[in-house]
Amino acid sequence: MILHSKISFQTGPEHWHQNYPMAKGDKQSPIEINSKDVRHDTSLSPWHASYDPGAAKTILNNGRTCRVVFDDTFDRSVLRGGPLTGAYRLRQLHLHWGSADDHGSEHVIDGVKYAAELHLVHWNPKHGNFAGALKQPDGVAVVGVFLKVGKTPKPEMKRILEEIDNIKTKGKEAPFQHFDPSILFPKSRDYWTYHGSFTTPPCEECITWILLREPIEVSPDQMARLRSLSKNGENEPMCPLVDNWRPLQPVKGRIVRASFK
Ligand SMILES: NS(=O)(=O)/N=C1/NCCS1
Ligand SMILES: [Zn+2]
Repeated sequence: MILHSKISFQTGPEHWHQNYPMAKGDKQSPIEINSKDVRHDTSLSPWHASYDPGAAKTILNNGRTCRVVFDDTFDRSVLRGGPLTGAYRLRQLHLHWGSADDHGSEHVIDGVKYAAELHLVHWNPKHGNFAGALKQPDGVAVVGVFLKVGKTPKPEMKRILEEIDNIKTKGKEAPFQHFDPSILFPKSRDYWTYHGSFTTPPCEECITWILLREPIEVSPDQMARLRSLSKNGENEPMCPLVDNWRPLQPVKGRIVRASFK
């Protein structure tokens, strides 16, 4: 009798906690934001990003997302204000997106899923380095920007999506310089903020999330480009890099504050 061993690759989000216990913590991300439970906090100040376009270095397909990496060896591109104390250094930005326009974002707003979600990841230099910051509750700040498909796409998204053709497969990296990501921000500075985690393993609970209320627009063609990335390397079968979002996590009594009424 031939035993057909069933190899189950337990890599889905529901299995992460087996190797990364933090994934079952009380402050996990993403979450759904329900406006009825949000508290308008008049003491929240505006947030400010002062980014040096020269800090942009490369763009990479790591098989899970498309990531732009910045020089964070000194306070060159920083985020201040809002719920934060001190200046947090911009380290990288990346995206999460769906296989269709009706889903793809990680956070959900009053039941609305956006086509994609842009994350700008910053860390607190008072903790020495990024690895040290991951161990601290005030170690990391991520600005989340929602992307919706529309007819008046932001020309600035073009720059990132034009590079996609050079990083089609996992492991591909290309120079990506002279880029100021603050051009991707919407007009309004309104945001929600709450304390949560990385949405990828080990899911450290070190993030102050700053989610912008106003989405930016991308074109259907731009979304199609994102979906044309492959999870696999160049000598492997093409496997569309889509649906790289983590399912919603329990709020567990956390308060989400809003900078607006
Ligand atoms: N999506 S996320 O920004 O919460 N996760 C990350 N993992 C490694 C750096 S950013
Ligand atoms: Zn992310």
